[in-house]
Amino acid sequence: MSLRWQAALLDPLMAGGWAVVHCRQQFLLDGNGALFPRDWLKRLDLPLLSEQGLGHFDGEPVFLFELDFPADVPGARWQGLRQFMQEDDRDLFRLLGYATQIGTWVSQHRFCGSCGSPMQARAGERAMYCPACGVQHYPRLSPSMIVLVTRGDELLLARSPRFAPGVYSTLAGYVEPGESVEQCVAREVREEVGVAIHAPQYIASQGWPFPHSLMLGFHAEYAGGDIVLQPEEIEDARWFAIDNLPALPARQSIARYLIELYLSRRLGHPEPVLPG
Ligand SMILES: NC(=O)C1=CN([C@@H]2O[C@H](COP(=O)(O)OP(=O)(O)OC[C@H]3O[C@@H](n4cnc5c(N)ncnc54)[C@H](O)[C@@H]3O)[C@@H](O)[C@H]2O)C=CC1
Ligand SMILES: [Mg+2]
Ligand SMILES: [Zn+2]
Repeated sequence: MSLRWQAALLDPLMAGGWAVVHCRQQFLLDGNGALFPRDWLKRLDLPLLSEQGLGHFDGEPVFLFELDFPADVPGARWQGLRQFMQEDDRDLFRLLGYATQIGTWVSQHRFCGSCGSPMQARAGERAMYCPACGVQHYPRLSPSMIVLVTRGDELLLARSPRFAPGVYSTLAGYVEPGESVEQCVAREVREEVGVAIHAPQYIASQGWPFPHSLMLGFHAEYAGGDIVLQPEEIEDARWFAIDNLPALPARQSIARYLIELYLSRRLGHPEPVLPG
């Protein structure tokens, strides 16, 4: 993993440094990029909900300004996190992915869910704390499985109504309380497309900030059953021949990686690299 971006706890009382400005999965951007001189931002009258120290980018301290609403700043515009993902700078995307998760978590934990008192950021760790009743919350992470199901030279790919036209992907879903990831894989495949699989094999993982998933990637061999779609989530699912694949998900996704890894092993090509 590259060292340009490193998360760290920084004290907001320190002066100087850089800052990113976030609101609802969007970041402020100008001709110099998404990092702004922090002291300059402080002189603007921004609707600040919280300021958080994030870590270091190219060795420089970086802070987060989490806003209540996407305010207008002259000479700057707002850009969504997905757009940053599609651009070339992986380290900047990792910084912004972290920032969006911390900012969303902080803004959604301003009040204690147990007693309703205002929460405080805790010194020395990334946690929100209720001084009245002692409840403590850490950044939200949702374990999710993602699986490529195959049958020899055929790949089972599906599309959700949310996807871009023509794009098909691997199956994914959130882990439920009390189940193992392997049980989740079998359940989601059964629920979404109605087929049974053999024991899934773990491949790799990816942090996915849309909005706070930890993707655990698997491969599974088909074991039986015909495709039956889960109508609320799956618009279409099919077996695609290895040499006749549809449009695939973004290069930066583990979905794409799982597909390309299978193709490379099947066809004897060099293996792809999982984007960090
Ligand atoms: N990096 C990648 O390659 C990919 C990542 N993903 C991510 O995987 C995750 C799960 O995929 P989906 O098919 O959307 O999940 P899913 O199949 O479990 O269904 C989504 C539904 O689950 C419910 N839900 C939302 N948040 C939840 C949570 N934290 N725990 C339990 N249930 C929840 C909602 O009703 C939502 O409509 C999403 O974050 C998605 O962005 C999905 C495909 C590719
Ligand atoms: Mg799903
Ligand atoms: Zn409380």
